Amino acid sequence: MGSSDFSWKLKDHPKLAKGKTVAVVVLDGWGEANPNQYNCIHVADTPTMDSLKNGAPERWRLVKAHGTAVGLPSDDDMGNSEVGHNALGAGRIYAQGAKLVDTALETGKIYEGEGFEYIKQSFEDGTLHLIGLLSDGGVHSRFDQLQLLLKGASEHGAKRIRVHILTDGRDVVDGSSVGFVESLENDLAKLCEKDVDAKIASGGGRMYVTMDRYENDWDVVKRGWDAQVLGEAPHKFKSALEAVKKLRESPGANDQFLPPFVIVDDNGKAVGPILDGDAIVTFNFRADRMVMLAKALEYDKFDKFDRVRYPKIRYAGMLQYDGELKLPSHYLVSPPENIWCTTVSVLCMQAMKLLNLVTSHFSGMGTDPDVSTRIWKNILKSQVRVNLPNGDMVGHTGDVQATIVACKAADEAVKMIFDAIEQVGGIYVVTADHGNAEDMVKRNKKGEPLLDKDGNVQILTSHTLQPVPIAIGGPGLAPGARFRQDLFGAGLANVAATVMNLHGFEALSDYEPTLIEVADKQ
Ligand SMILES: O=C(O)[C@H](O)COP(=O)(O)O
Ligand SMILES: [Mn+2]
Ligand SMILES: [Mn+2]
Repeated sequence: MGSSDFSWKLKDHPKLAKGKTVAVVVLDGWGEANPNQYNCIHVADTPTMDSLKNGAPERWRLVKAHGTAVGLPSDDDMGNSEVGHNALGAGRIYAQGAKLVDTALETGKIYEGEGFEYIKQSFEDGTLHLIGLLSDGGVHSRFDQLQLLLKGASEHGAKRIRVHILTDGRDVVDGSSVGFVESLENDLAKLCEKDVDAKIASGGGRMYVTMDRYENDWDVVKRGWDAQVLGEAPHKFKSALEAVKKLRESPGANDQFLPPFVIVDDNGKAVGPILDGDAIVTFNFRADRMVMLAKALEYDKFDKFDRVRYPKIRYAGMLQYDGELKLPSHYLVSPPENIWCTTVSVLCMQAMKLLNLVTSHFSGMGTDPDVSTRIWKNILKSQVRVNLPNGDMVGHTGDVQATIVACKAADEAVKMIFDAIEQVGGIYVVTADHGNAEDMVKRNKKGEPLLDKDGNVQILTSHTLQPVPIAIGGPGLAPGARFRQDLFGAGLANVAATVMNLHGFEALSDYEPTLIEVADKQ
């Protein structure tokens, strides 16, 4: 790729016709798992998706949506929207943020790069602030990476460190914040023994403090700013452990939505506001929920909320969160290789009209419009890609009943799209980006539900390790088109070549192999 003989013109597929409308439908958080009461997809009334599974076995299969199949460090890593859509759109498996950071920490390269050199200039006279998600979910951040960064930064000269924590409960079980804070406080105490002044300075739940996305609600970022930068919050505690334990006692409280708090000294003074001359690292590797804070920290001109005080700081992201905006301009870990020739860009070059209703991850972190009901009106375009978020968004609340309702709604939406495809003689590809709603309970190694200390099952708000279904069909699909039998380990990255074939093109040669073949005789 990239050589001068590269051509954007795709070869015609020998057997599949061009010019059909192809709808790529991504059911968010829709995995395949054993049927039981915690499988909301199984419990919900989902006739459309059921008919695909039961109706045409040669046009329905499972694909991997987690772990190394989507560029994550190990097969113990659950899938997520970023990595799932990235594989779906890129057609190849790229090392994702979690892996890039692991490698940079293992090799020590993280301390040799421009980003670290930049923040290091503040170590002599200023404080190093680390802001991010306290979690081992591996979706936005990982606790072991924070631990290594704390150790490494102190060994490389940081003398005063303040950590601003965001509690999770979305990618990990609710209540796990307490254990993470305990471990972090132990680590910081060990650093203090080595004459590094290291403390937790502020905190709050990720969905209420800092980690908003898509500029949905700037108040979320402002609450974080007030606590982290100004050292002001409605709740003040002497220790973060006390903060998290106390705040969790309020009725309905959970890790995702803990209110903002600051840690104060014996005189009631915040222990770690962000001041002129300080350095900041946002240690999340995933971009979407860090971009807004990055803007607030980096932009001189900023009108989204009143920052009150805008300190002169040196700021680096763990990665660069927005390649187009070059935001932030300093970062600790080099970005992934340029993801080019994604399905979006390549199909556009074949002069096709595409309507994107999915995420920016699909096109290698470019920008796509939001999901909306424009699907129906636009189905006459050559390709429609839509992400149906229901199962995932509601699955993250941990509310089993509500998730069942959400799965039913997603199934109805699929039916609507199928009806439209039927009218235009098109083709559909239905798949999912990762699991979630199909298993809402935490399990032991034997697969049995785990109970908490009160004997209740531990609800799982996170994604899963489960494979996801993929189905093809529609009146425009060539009669002999079916899934190949030889690709047992196939994953989401194989979908891209499949989609190109369904548009009547051969996929690019470096794409993961297509899932389909066309039988001559039926
Ligand atoms: O950011 C979130 O909402 C979760 O941590 C991950 O969910 P997503 O990968 O589906 O966005
Ligand atoms: Mn998703
Ligand atoms: Mn999700």
